[in-house]
Amino acid sequence: MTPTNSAEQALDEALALVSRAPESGGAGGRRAASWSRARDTAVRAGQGVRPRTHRVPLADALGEVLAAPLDALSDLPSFDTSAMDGWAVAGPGPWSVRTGGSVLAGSERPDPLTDGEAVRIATGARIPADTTAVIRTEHCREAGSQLFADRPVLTGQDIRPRGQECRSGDLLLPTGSLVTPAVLGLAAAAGYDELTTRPRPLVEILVLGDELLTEGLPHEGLVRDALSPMLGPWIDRLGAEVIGTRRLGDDPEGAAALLEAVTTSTADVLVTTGGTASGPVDHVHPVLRKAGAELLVDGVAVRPGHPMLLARLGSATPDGNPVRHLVGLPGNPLAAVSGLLTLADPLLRALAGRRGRPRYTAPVQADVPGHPYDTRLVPVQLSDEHAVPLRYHGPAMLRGVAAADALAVVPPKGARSGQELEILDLPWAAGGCFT
Ligand SMILES: Nc1nc2c(c(=O)[nH]1)N[C@H]1C(S)=C(S)[C@@H](COP(=O)(O)OP(=O)(O)OC[C@H]3O[C@@H](n4cnc5c(N)ncnc54)[C@H](O)[C@@H]3O)O[C@H]1N2
Ligand code: MOO
Repeated sequence: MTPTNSAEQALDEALALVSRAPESGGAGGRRAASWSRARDTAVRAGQGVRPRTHRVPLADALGEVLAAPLDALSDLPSFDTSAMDGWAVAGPGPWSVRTGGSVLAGSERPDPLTDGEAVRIATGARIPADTTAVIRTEHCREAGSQLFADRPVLTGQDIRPRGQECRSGDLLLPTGSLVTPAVLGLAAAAGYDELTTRPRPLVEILVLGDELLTEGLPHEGLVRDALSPMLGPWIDRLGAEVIGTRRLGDDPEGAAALLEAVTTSTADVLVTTGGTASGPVDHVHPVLRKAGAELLVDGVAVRPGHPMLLARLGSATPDGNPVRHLVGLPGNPLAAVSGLLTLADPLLRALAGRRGRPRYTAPVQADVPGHPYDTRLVPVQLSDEHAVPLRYHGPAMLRGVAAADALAVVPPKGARSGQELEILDLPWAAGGCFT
């Protein structure tokens, strides 16, 4: 088959089941939520969980969200500071040069200047009392024991006064701010050794399927497990902490292990892959029913990925069990990616206390066929001007998304060339990589 033909066949597959009317629902005839409603539901589910907080060393807070305001612990700068290498001077020039060394950054409190005196000073050094200005080295000259300025000297020039950036107790950043590398720097500058933050949500990944190989070439109806290597690092980039990845068979033991995980896992979120449809060994639904889980989303009107689901496990009241969730990703690899972006990303962001991603659009470079009723998520590369749709976007394919920067959200019935489409950045393409 030529590449074009195979890409076309993948498109047919992506648009499969088009004869199904929207009201008949998602996989197995269940009622599918619209794509945007599914995402909103995931956000609300995360926001409904009582937040936890912890106190961690600065380095461990990166990518978490502040659970307490970042108040200045001291004035910044905490002393009047020279902004330049040069001379601290008192009064009008010329000045007589103080002998016996320079005032350096970190050195002891220098003696006050007397009127008409100058002392050599380094950037970041403490300003001697009674200094009226700092003159940059390149703006003055020394002649004998005298210092002459080459240009007018303004009172206070090149002195950073104590408290210029903040006073002790000032609010530097409010609760809810994301701890970025810049925030770590600010917190350190302001005297913090630890921060109070919301911990990353804990995620356990359960990969379902008897047909999955962990090494070597696919053979005899078996395929390589493409999801275990992908999901852990991906979910990590979404700001969560993966506490484990397990493979479970499609047999009764696998179903029992899934039920045990659903009822006892210490993770905030269980992410399963496969077994979401209505095949003979698709046991995610039966297990959730048995565990008394509440299905918040059961099928989404999105291609690929429509059998994805979101369930609430346990309840915060009255028995005090923490609320946990399960995101069921379909087994087809690109369908699983669709589920990650549609349900797992918004849920995990909300659980971590993070704001939703800023939404933006880009014009698409070519016509993109649509599904009659459902949203499509299509891998795209972003150029300066366009979102360029990529081939190999069939539900079972990762070739397109592996070359992509983002997924474009294609509305039902498709998009015309030049039409603005919402863009979902892949986590490594634009920002967020440090989380
Ligand atoms: N009667 C119906 N059949 C199917 C429907 C439907 O609505 N009615 N939906 C189709 C769609 S769309 C998808 S997507 C899949 C979802 O299936 P499951 O979530 O139950 O997943 P599996 O059946 O276990 O696997 C599907 C497919 O993906 C491969 N797979 C599974 N896990 C992995 C992995 N870790 N790495 C690589 N590939 C994996 C698996 O071998 C299958 O080929 O259902 C359709 N059927
Ligand atoms: O086709 Mo299925 O939409 O989820 O891969």
